[in-house]
Amino acid sequence: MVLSPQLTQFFSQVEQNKQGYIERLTDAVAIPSVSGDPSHRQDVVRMGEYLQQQLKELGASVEIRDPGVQDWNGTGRILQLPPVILATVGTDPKKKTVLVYGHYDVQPALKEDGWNTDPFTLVLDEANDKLIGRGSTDDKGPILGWINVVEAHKQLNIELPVNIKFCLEGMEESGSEGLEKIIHDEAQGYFKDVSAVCISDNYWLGTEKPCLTYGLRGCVYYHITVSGPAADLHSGVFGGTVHEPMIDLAHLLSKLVEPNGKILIPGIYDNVAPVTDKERKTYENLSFDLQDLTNSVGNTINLHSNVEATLQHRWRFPSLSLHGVEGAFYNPGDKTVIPAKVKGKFSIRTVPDMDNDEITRLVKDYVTSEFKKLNSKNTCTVELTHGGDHWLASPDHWNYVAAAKAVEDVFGVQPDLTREGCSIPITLTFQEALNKNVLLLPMGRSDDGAHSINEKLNISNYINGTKLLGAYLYQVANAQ
Ligand SMILES: C[C@H](N)C(=O)N[C@@H](Cc1c[nH]cn1)C(=O)O
Ligand SMILES: [Zn+2]
Ligand SMILES: [Zn+2]
Repeated sequence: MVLSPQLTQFFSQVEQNKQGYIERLTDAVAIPSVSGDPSHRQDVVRMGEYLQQQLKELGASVEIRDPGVQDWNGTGRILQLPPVILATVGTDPKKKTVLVYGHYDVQPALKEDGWNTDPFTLVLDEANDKLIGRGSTDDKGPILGWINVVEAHKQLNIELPVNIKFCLEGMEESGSEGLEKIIHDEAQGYFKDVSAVCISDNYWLGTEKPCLTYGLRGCVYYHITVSGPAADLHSGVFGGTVHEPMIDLAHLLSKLVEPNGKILIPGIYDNVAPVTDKERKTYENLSFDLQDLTNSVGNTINLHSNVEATLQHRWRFPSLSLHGVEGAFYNPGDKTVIPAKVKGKFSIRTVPDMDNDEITRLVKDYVTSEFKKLNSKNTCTVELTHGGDHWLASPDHWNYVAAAKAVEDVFGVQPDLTREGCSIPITLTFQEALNKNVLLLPMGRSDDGAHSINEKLNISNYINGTKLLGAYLYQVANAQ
C-alpha cells in the first residue's frame, strides 16, 4: 500500500517525537485525577487545567463548561464537578469536523492494591515495550494521542485535514455526571457542525490486531444498605443475640447471581434481544481465542468453553458483578466485630433491549422481597447510584470505513469489528443528541489492565495509536 506524502511525513514526525510523547504521558499520569474520591477532586481539576494548557499552546481555542455540583454518594456533601473542556482546532467550513471525546479522570489506585510500582509514576519499561501507570491506557494515553497529532501537524507546519472539536470530561469513571445536559444544550451550539464522532477509550479484542468497536453494554450500579445496631458491636458479647447486618447482606448478595454467572433477579432477561443468524456470523473469524482471555485474566477461570459463547456473554448478554462491601472489616488480621451498617455494591451490565428504569424496579422489588424472607429486624434500602445506557452503531457508515482504511495505513491489516462489554455512558447521548455516527477507535490492548493493578499501555500502541488517530483524520477527509 502506498501512503500519501502527508501521511508519510506525519508518521515520521510521530516517530521522531516518541520521547516527547512519553514525557507528556509521564506528566499526565503524575496527576492522580481520581473522580470517585473527593480527596482527589482538585487533582481532577488540575488534570483538566493541564490539558487546557497543552491545547492552548497548540493553538486550540479552549472553552470550559460547568457541569454543576454533585451530592457525593448521597451524603449531602456537595462537590463541584470538574469542568468539561471544549476545544476547537480548525474552523474551515470546507472541511469535515470530527468530534473527539475522551475522559481525563481515572479509576482509584493504591500501591497497596498490589501494584509493583507507584501507580502515579509512569514507568518506562522499554525491554517489555510498556508504559505502566494509572490512566496510561484509560484514558490519558488516547487523549494525549489526539494532542500528539495536533502537535505533529503544528511542527510540520501543515494543516489538519479536518477540523477537530474536543469534548473532554473529568467524571466518566463516576457516571459522567452533568455531561449529558451540556451535550443537549450545545447540540445546536458548540457541536452544531460535527460530521462524525470518534472515541478512543476501549481496547483491542486481543493483543495483536486492532479493532473498531460499534457496541457497548450499559451499566447500572446499586448499593444495598443494611443497618441495625447504633454502633459496631463486640461479637463475643452480642453475637447470637442480635440480627447482624453483615449476615443479612451476605444472604442478599448470594441471591443476586449464581457462580456460573446466571443472574437470579426475576424478569432480568425478559427484554434481552435474541441472537439472530446475521449476528452469529459476526463472531466468526475474529482474532481472539480463549488463550487471549486467559492471558488477560492471568488464570484459566473461563466460564464458557468456546469463543462465541465467551464473546456473547461479554458483549450482548447482561452480567452482574459484586464489587465490594463498605463498612465491613477488611484490614489484615482478625477483628471480632459486628459491623453496624454495611453497604453491598453491585452493578449490572445491560444490553439491547433492556431498559434501565425497568431493571431498577426489578432489582428493588426483588431485594426487598428477599430481605423480607430473612425476617430480620434490621433495615434494608436499595438505591441506584449511577446508570448509563447500552449503545449500538452502524459499522457500515463512512466513519467506520475511514477508520478501517486508517488501520490498514498503519498496521497493514483489516481491523476486527467488535462490540465491547464495558460502558461509556455518554456514547449514546452523542449519537442521539447530535444524530451523528459514533465510532470507537481503541489504542490499547486487551491485556492493558484498565481498572486493575499495573495498568499499562504498550509503547508501540501509544506511538502507532497516535499514527492511527492521525491517519483516521486523513481518511475522514477523503470519505464520501
Ligand atoms: C470503557 C471505559 N474506558 C470504561 O472504563 N468505562 C467504565 C465506565 C463506568 C461505568 N460505571 C462506572 N464507570 C466502565 O465500563 O466501568
Ligand atoms: Zn475510559
Ligand atoms: Zn475506565
